[in-house]
Amino acid sequence: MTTAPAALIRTSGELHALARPAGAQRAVVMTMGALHQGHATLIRAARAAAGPDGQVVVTVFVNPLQFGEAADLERYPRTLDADLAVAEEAGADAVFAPSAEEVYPGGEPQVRITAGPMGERLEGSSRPGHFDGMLTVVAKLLHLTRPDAAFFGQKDAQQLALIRRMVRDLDFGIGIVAVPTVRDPDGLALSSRNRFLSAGERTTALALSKALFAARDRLAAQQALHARARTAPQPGGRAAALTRLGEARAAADSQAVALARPAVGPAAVRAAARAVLDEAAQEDVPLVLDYLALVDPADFTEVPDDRDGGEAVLAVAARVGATRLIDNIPLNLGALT
Ligand SMILES: Nc1ncnc2c1ncn2[C@@H]1O[C@H](COP(=O)(O)OP(=O)(O)OP(=O)(O)O)[C@@H](O)[C@H]1O
Ligand SMILES: CC(C)(CO)[C@@H](O)C(=O)[O-]
Ligand code: BAL
Repeated sequence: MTTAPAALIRTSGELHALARPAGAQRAVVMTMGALHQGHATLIRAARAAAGPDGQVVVTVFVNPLQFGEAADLERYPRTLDADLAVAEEAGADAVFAPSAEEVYPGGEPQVRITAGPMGERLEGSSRPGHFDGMLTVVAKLLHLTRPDAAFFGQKDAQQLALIRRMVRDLDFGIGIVAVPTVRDPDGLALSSRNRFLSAGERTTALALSKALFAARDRLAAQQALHARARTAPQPGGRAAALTRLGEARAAADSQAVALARPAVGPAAVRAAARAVLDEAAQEDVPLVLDYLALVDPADFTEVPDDRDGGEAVLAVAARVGATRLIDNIPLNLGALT
């Protein structure tokens, strides 16, 4: 595919001067660089939405405000030349890659966006202050790039949910578009941090996606069983009476019933994922679990065990060697009653 060269923009002045053809939609994809095919998929989605007459701007900025450990910030990969090529190939018109001084001219900003309670859960609990720093730079980059729509990956599900909340709560008037997680053929979610994994660490890291898929498959199997039970012919007469009698006896010892019953619904989903992660924790190159949580995508609170419907996100974070990885899968808990 032949593509026009993308303009490299380093300052907010140059960005404001970027001509926007009358009536053209501008779509933005924000990144921290080290672009891979996950980012390219976001850029292609932005290109498709903006149309051939629209404008696609990719931002590349490693935002110091959202890093806790200095070592994580220092070793974050910086590959601007390669990033330009990936962005251009995927259909970007311009790449805005400012310096930290350009984004924060007076040093770290005093006034910041606060993520609130949703920002303190899961990733927020493991990386205190991360989401305040992330939302602050996203707000700044939205003001600087002035898009009609901005595209974010489902891989960072909690980030995406918080950006949606910020845009809604603070009336940014910008469309937020989610793009499904792009994976390697063996299931590993693409991530800039994957490049730090040795071959052995990468094998162990596969447990993240395997755990999510195991949970999804367990849920699907339960849903299929429930669907079959609903369509099976109802027993009549004497058989029904015997069934009712049997049920009454079983209910009399509710504790025994509860203990004997295999986990269903949310508990089974968590258990299926946990079994895979527990096994990976025993490997020679072990996985060290940070969290596994089945949450409500609206606020990232834990889904109660008796929930039998609605949308959920199963999210996992773990360290393999010195690299911390996250992954998640959206699930629909419906059809379990
Ligand atoms: N595998 C992926 N599939 C879809 N979107 C992705 C994927 N990886 C990253 N993104 C999205 O790209 C945007 C920029 O992410 P970012 O630059 O942090 O990349 P990253 O690969 O997530 O890096 P890391 O997790 O190592 O910081 C975010 O909206 C993110 O959700
Ligand atoms: C949204 C973002 C570009 C803000 O720095 C970053 O958190 C990311 O790359 O996901
Ligand atoms: N991909 C989310 C950005 C971060 O890890 O800081």
